[in-house]
Amino acid sequence: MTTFSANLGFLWADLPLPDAIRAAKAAGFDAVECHWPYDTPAEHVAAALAETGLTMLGLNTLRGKAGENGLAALPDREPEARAEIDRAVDYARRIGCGSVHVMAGFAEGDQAHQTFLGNLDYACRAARPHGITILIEPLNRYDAPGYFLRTSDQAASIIAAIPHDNLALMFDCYHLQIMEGDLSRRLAAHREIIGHVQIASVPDRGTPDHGELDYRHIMAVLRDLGWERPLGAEYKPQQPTDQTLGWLPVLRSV
Ligand SMILES: O=C(O)[C@H](O)C(=O)CO
Ligand SMILES: [Mg+2]
Repeated sequence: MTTFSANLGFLWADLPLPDAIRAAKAAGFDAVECHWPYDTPAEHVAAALAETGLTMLGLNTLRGKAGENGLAALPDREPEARAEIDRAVDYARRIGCGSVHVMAGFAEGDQAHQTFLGNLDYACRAARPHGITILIEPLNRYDAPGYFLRTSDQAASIIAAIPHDNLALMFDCYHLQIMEGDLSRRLAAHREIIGHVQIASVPDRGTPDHGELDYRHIMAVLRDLGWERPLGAEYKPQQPTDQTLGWLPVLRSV
C-alpha cells in the first residue's frame, strides 16, 4: 500500500507547526515533512512528533535574503550557505528528521556549479554523523525562474560528482513533469539516487487527483521500482486543508 506524507509547508500552513502535525495525524497521514520550521522551537516539534508517532521526513535550508531561493550555489556566499546548512542539520538532528533539502538558489554557470559541489560536500560531511541524507531538488522554470538546479539529469551528474553516499535526488513530480515529462522513464533511470518523491497536480499544483499527471500510474511505476517510502503531498490547498483530502483514501486504495 502506498503511504503519504503531508507537506506542512503548504498543508495546514495556517496552523502552528505542532498543531499542523496533529492535524496531519488526525487526517490519516503516515508522515510529515516541512519547509522552514525554524520559528518553532525544535523541542515543540519533537514533542508533537512523539505524541502523534509521526516522523518528520524532511526540512529545507533557509533561502537567504528577501528574493533569494537558497544560497548553496551562490559564489562568494559560502560562509552563509554553510551556516544555514549547519542550522538545518542541527534542527533535523533535534527532531529526528532524516533529510535536509539544501536549496541551491538563483545562479548559473561553472562557478555556481563548483560552489554547489563544495557546499554539498560540506553538507554531506555535516549530516553523515547524524544519519541524515542531503537532498537536492530541481525546480521548474515558471515558479523559480533562474534557479540553478532545473533537471533530474543535472541533479544526477552533481550527485555522481560528490564522493558521499548520503546525497540524493528529491524527485518532485510536479516540477519534473513541467521541466521534462517522461516521468515513468525518469523515475526508472534515477531510481538508485532518489531520496524522496513529492506529488501535486500539474499545472496548477493542486490536489494530486486531477491535471495532466495520473498518479495512479505513477504509483504503479514506483511500486514496480520497489519504492516503499511515503509520497510527499506538496500541493497548495485552495480551501482549508481538511476540505481538500478527498484524494487521500482514493489514492491510498490504489
Ligand atoms: O517548492 C518545492 O517543491 C520544494 O519542495 C521546496 O522545498 C521549496 O521550494
Ligand atoms: Mg518539492
